[in-house]
Amino acid sequence: MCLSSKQRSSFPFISPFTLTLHYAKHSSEAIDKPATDPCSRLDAIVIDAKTVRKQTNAALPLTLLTDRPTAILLTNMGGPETLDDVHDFLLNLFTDRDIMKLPFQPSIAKWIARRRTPSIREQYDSIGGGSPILKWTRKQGEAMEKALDKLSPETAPHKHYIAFRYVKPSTQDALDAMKADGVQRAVVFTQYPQYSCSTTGSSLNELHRGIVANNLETSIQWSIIDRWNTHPGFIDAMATKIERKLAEYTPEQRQSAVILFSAHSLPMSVINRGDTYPAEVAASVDQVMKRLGQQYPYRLIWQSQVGPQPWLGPQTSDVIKNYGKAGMKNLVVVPIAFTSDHIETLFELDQEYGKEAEEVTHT
Ligand SMILES: C=CC1=C(C)c2cc3[nH]c(cc4nc(cc5[nH]c(cc1n2)c(C)c5CCC(=O)O)C(CCC(=O)O)=C4C)c(C)c3C=C
Ligand SMILES: [Fe+2]
Repeated sequence: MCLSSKQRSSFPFISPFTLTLHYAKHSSEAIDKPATDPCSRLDAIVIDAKTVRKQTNAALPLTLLTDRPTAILLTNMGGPETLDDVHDFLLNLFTDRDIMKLPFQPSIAKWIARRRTPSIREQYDSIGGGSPILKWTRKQGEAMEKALDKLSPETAPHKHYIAFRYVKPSTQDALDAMKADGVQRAVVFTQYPQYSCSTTGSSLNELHRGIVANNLETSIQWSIIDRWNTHPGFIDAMATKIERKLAEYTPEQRQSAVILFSAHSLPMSVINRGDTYPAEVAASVDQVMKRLGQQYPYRLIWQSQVGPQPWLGPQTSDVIKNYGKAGMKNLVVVPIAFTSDHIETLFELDQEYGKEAEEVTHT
């Protein structure tokens, strides 16, 4: 079974704790291979914390009323913590057939990872010697535990676990920790606000394999937050950050400000399969602009292309340069598809495009 968006909205209060997951594969071939299931994804019910609390009172079996934690399983791609982790991170990424399909993938992935490692090591070196994504995810997880314990004492204690796709802690590490804690209910919470088969899809496929391999289909009751691109909390957080930045401008600067929402791009081959990510990012942008009162001109632009294939544009780098050449200097660049800092913000946006912007405004 796979819920369409219409069905989803008619079942907003399905109890996360009475949910049965159907392990349809989370396919990255959604549109061009409809087969029996046009959506062909692991079932996902979007829930929020209030729903968890409301449903818990009504539906929680007595056996669950123990001090065993409610698991909040945070999924993301992860990043290399040290420079020595860069090669294996890249190898795991290029080997993953949910993010890209290559001929003779195991061999080609090894070759690309080896060739790419030196330049990417330099980039991680320049942002402090590794990705801070684990540090931020831990902080976010701890803050979530506190907030949920207060918001929903019935399901406390809440404990976060981290499942990264390409580095440790892996999905298996998270499942081992959950088993050791005797977890009976888990909320899987993707750290990508917008859904893509290449990101959240890949993490959920890995989780599905882990659940089956560890025989956890029924001993843990699972629910999934697989996207939250228009959640009011997310939209408000983004809008508030933009407002704070604009408050640093003079009234004249604000008059000519342009907001550039920059999201990680996708290869056109993924877009042409019908991936929902571009539309979900656009929906986030639309909501943020509404929340800002539609006061500023804005563009949705795309960063972080890799390799020679065509990717969705316009590219962030080109747009910044073109605005700079046209004398527009009050550009507010907003990373709209990330929830913490890492190489794509600290190196690509801050250093690479920052330098390009300096150069173009001084020529
Ligand atoms: C919304 C987030 C992301 C999407 C969509 C995404 C798609 C995607 N990425 C690659 C290839 C690479 N991504 C790399 C790093 C990287 N990507 C994201 C997020 C998304 N990727 C993040 C947060 C990071 C940084 C991780 C960190 O530092 O913590 C890299 C490694 C860096 C490099 O070599 O340039 C690659 C490669 C593809 C092919 C793709 C869609 C198909
Ligand atoms: Fe990426």
